[in-house]
Amino acid sequence: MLQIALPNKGALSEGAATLASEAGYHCSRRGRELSVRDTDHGVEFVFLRPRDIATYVSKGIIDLGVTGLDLLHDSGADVTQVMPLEFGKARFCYAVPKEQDITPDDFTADTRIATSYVNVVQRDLEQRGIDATVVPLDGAVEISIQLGVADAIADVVQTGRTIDEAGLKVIGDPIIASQAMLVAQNGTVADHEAARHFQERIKGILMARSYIMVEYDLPTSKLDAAHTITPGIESPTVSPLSKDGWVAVKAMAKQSRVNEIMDDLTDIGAKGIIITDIRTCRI
Ligand SMILES: Nc1ncnc2c1ncn2[C@@H]1O[C@H](COP(=O)(O)OP(=O)(O)OP(=O)(O)O)[C@@H](O)[C@H]1O
Ligand SMILES: O=P(O)(O)OC[C@H]1O[C@H](OP(=O)(O)OP(=O)(O)O)[C@H](O)[C@@H]1O
Ligand SMILES: [Mg+2]
Repeated sequence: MLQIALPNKGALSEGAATLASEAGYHCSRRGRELSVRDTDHGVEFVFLRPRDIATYVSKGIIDLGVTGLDLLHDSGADVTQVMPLEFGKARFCYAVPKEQDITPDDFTADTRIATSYVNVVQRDLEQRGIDATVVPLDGAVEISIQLGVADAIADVVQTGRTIDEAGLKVIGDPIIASQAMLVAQNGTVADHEAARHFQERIKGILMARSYIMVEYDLPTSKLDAAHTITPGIESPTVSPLSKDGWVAVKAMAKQSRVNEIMDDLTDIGAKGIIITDIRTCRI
């Protein structure tokens, strides 16, 4: 049976479970079960700390898993990054008290940097050629400067509210632009049919989330412009309408362009423009 690890709690757990269940898998926990079997698909979902998932996968104990890119880098585990999952997006950054006007390259051997991602920070400092001291902490890293154990921190920033409230500001470029990642033991996806199906279904859900379906009525004379505005995947579907000189057009389009497309279609005289979400798709 294929074993897939999902985060048992924290920032990535809900997004991972939603993705798997939208892909048709049974992975919902009624309570605090450590694993859930989906016998129809020959899959067992195992709920683990996201920080540990890459390690289990790299050792071949678990076949596939969902973790954060920053956690993966920190673990140093040797796994295949199957695909980014487009949720759990956050930046892993250095931060210092707001009044300090420095960059990470100004850190010195005397700078103490608190973090829960010791390996990522140590590697970054090595690359910068800085011999600063890393202070390992389990969480609540932002308060460590105020408590006197650190001069700077390196931590996950999403909205930026936590560092702002702690009187800190981000300095330098993000060390990692992180998001949830599907990881596999090297070779697993190619060798295992159930793993391939899981990957394809997840890809379908992600694709569907990034596309919409556009339908509208249009004077036939405007079809060339319609092709440019909504080219679809191969080409738009064009069907006759019972009203002479008019056609119905249907095409998939990028979700991110939805409002621009509506404006452009209105400008060329389209009527009855309808946008619908796509549940899943394969292109
Ligand atoms: N607002 C956020 N806060 C923390 N992590 C986030 C956030 N948004 C996305 N992430 C991502 O989620 C992962 C961290 O997950 P999680 O919160 O479970 O870890 P943790 O902070 O170590 O655990 P916990 O808070 O339960 O002790 C990282 O990959 C991180 O980039
Ligand atoms: O930029 P923001 O939207 O404010 O989010 C980032 C904060 O959220 C997380 O903390 P969490 O609640 O997981 O606590 P922890 O630090 O103890 O892990 C993370 O470690 C940051 O502190
Ligand atoms: Mg946390």
